Amino acid sequence: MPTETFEFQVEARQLLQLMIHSVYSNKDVFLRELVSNASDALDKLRLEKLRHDTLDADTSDLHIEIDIDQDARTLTVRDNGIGMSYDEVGQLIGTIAHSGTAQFLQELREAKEGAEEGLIGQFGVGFYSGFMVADEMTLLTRRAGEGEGTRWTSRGEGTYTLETVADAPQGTSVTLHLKPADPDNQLHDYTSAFKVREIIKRYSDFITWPIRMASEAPAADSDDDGKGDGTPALETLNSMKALWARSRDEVSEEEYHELYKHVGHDWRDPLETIRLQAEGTFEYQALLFLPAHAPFDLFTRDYKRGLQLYVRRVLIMEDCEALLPPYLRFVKGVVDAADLSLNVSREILQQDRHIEMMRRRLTKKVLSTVKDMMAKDSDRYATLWREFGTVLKEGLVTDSENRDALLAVASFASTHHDSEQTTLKQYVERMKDGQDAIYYLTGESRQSIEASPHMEAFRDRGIEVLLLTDPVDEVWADAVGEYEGKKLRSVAKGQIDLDTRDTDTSDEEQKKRDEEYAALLGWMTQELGEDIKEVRLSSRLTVSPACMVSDSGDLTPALENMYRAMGQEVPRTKRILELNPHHQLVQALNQAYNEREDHAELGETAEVLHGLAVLAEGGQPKDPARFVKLMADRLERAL
Ligand SMILES: Nc1ncnc2c1ncn2[C@@H]1O[C@H](COP(=O)(O)OP(=O)(O)OP(=O)(O)O)[C@@H](O)[C@H]1O
Repeated sequence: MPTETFEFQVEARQLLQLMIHSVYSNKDVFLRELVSNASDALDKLRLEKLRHDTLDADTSDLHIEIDIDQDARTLTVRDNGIGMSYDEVGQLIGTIAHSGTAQFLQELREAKEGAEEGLIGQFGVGFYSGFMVADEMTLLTRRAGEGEGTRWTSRGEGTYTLETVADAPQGTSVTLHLKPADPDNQLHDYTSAFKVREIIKRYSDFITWPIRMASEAPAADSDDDGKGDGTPALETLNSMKALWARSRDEVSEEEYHELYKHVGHDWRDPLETIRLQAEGTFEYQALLFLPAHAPFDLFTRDYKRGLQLYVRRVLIMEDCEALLPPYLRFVKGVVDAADLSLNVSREILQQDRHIEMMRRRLTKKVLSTVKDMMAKDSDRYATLWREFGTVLKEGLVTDSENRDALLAVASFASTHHDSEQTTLKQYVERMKDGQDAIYYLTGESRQSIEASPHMEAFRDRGIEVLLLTDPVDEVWADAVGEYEGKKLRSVAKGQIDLDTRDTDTSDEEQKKRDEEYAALLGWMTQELGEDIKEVRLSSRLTVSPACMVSDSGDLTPALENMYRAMGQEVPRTKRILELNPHHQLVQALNQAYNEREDHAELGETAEVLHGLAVLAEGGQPKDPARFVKLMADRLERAL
């Protein structure tokens, strides 16, 4: 096949431009990226060979090699791992597979001048980072088991070339033609063995495969004839020690962070490192990380969750989901078990008793770490909850065993404070005498919840309400039901009886009022019966004329929508319309109803009241055009 030239995909081109006009101040990290890819390729080959021992590949000496050539000004990172096929090179290297890239580029465009570097520093570009230091990159690769190889070259501008190569060695080698060194811009001389050694030690020491480089000293001659034979000796640059197997005081924080970046595919430091050593009949070591930022795809179906599973230092599974529950899917890390079979399958793991025990222990360990963080470092806890609170709350629904631990670390926005979150414990401590429930309201945003008519009586009486804005909130609040004997109650559901009120209405007066309104309410319930379950007087409104509430046992509209979105059939639930007897419009309607015989026009007013209640909670009247017409008619008459 002749050499073919291809254009980079638009996003890839934009990223390459960023690399060429390099925006990272620390350019050394390109080597970490290439070594990280090479190490993954070796892991993949070993796994594939474990599964299919017929695979025609040599796995006897898997390693990474770095070659530097000062005269040619090149640096090559070579591995004898899985390699790539012709098509894979086009797909993996010519395009950017990360679907987060578009989002990243968008953020970058919107960033203020000067803020770009910080942003870019948070985003990994893997292979492309080579263009920070090189004006040309060549990749030669052969997929294990295949006969022919592929050569890819590019100057990082608009295009790259691909060609088939007859005799490529197994694996991948990436050769960078280096730009001239420019130490003022942190562009070091990467043909210096000293520099390469330093970078590998710093960023890639824990890589479990040997990273070799030709040392300057000629090899001691193997045939011991005293004369060197010219082959340079290879020195191994990394210690290859698994960090999780080393004692804590031997490993620096920075080393842990580098491991996190490798396994977590993140360029930023983690928020927390968690170590666990389990001894006894089933021995294992775990090194887990809580990231500092939620990945953009955490809530998508494609999100790859799971920990790396090792058996005595050998990686046997990349994303082992069975080790943590889905609501801890953001946790990254490594688990190394002593007694598992090397070719254990996912299906078997799901049912394995030991894995089950590990999952329970790891889950508890993560939750207790969050609890500690909450007690000792509120800023870091706040970051964790901001990034992952929504996911953790899923656990309140799905993990009854750890529900109390999750409730203890959960925090919520509340009317108590404009910006600080509150825990349920703090809420309960502030409850008023006689208040027997924890009140909450769900909605799209804090602002829309606070403006909701349902909040009026609570605001008036100074009763705190939790302001919940995640879709999962309704579900967990419903599932959990109570906290320390206090019921969790939505202020938009059921009858609200604020016992603590210093009410100015005596029972006597209330009874009288109920009687006065009985006829109107009965008529309106019939009039709006198609859409409404009941019309009744409200004790939650002080300002608005009307609001919609759900009956205590019924689904709320948000939950109904959620079930529908999940493809479940749910019947439409009718809701209750509550009227504010202190509002002039309601009072006038009652009077008119009792005085007039002809109720046709009153029917329209009832409809308008219903529409207003729906609008007030951010909904849409059933027939918006008709609603507008009715409103316009009435306004016109009022002029
Ligand atoms: N040395 C290699 N051997 C085999 N495949 C490789 C090698 N280097 C890169 N690839 C393939 O190309 C893909 C893209 O690599 P790139 O470094 O751009 O991103 P990544 O490694 O997937 O992501 P990240 O940088 O977030 O880890 C890899 O996922 C891998 O499939």
